[in-house]
Amino acid sequence: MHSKDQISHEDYQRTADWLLSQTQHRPKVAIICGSGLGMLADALQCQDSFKYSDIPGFPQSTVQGHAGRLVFGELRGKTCVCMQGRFHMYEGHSLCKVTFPLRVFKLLGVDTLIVTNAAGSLADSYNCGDIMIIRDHINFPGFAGLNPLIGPNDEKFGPRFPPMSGVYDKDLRKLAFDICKSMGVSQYVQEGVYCMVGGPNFETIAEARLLHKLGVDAVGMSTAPEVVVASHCGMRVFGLSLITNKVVKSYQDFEKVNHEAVLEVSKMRSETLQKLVTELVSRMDINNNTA
Ligand SMILES: O=P(O)(O)O[C@H]1O[C@H](CO)[C@@H](O)[C@H]1O
Ligand code: HPA
Repeated sequence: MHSKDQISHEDYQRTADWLLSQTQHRPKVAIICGSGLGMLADALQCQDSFKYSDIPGFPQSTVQGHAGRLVFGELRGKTCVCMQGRFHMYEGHSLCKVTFPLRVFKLLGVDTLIVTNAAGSLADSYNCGDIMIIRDHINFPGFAGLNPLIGPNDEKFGPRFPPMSGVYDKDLRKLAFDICKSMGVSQYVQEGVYCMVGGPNFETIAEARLLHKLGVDAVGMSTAPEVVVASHCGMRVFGLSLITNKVVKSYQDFEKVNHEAVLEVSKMRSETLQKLVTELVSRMDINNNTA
């Protein structure tokens, strides 16, 4: 890692202080909207929103379907901050930049992260439009030394060697399942393992087969770095993947995935996801995690 990529505690603090001076909201929950899922922010009441380009120190979103706005507001009386647009490694951002907002959120007082993404399915039983509650992840770029925690450790955020077992909170996963049941949508709700790959190209058939053999249920190009950094600084994490396509695993299958199709499917499930996230925030205990 080059020194220009290092972000100091003061840099995170400067951005947090700027945001605290611009809004009265004091969020406990952060929501990251995946590709095409920016409408999750629309449910927030009493909104204050900021373009990423106006926030000191914030990176810029360059991907279609990621608006590039930070929205503060209330969901059933609970204060949230919502990223309408995330940053990806394939955009050319360093992983410190990709995960910059998470440490800023920590300094704002956030203790729970809800992360969402669009993903392709490897699991044979999954269908397009399914919602996968993330049980665990595989950080593939991390195996190759691409990890946002690489570099000097800032003990003020967390330990040098953080554990990652059980990173996706069990109670929140159970709560989400119960909510899905009461919403009558459990027939298309799954629980599984998400794998991050670097992108930006979608998988070859051989890569898809490899991921399938490794026990991956859904694959995407985000989420793992954000979750690693959130967990490192003591946040509770809940994650959802919307299955926007089935990854091609057969040489007889001539279908080709594209980003526009991913955004289309995201639109199709927007109402259900918005309801699920709203219910989850409204029913979660936000004071039980003070780490
Ligand atoms: O992970 P999110 O941001 O939801 O987006 C997913 O969708 C895009 C590909 O269509 C990639 O960016 C992939 O990571
Ligand atoms: O099939 C996929 N592969 C990787 N990332 C993705 N994001 C949405 N679908 C996919």
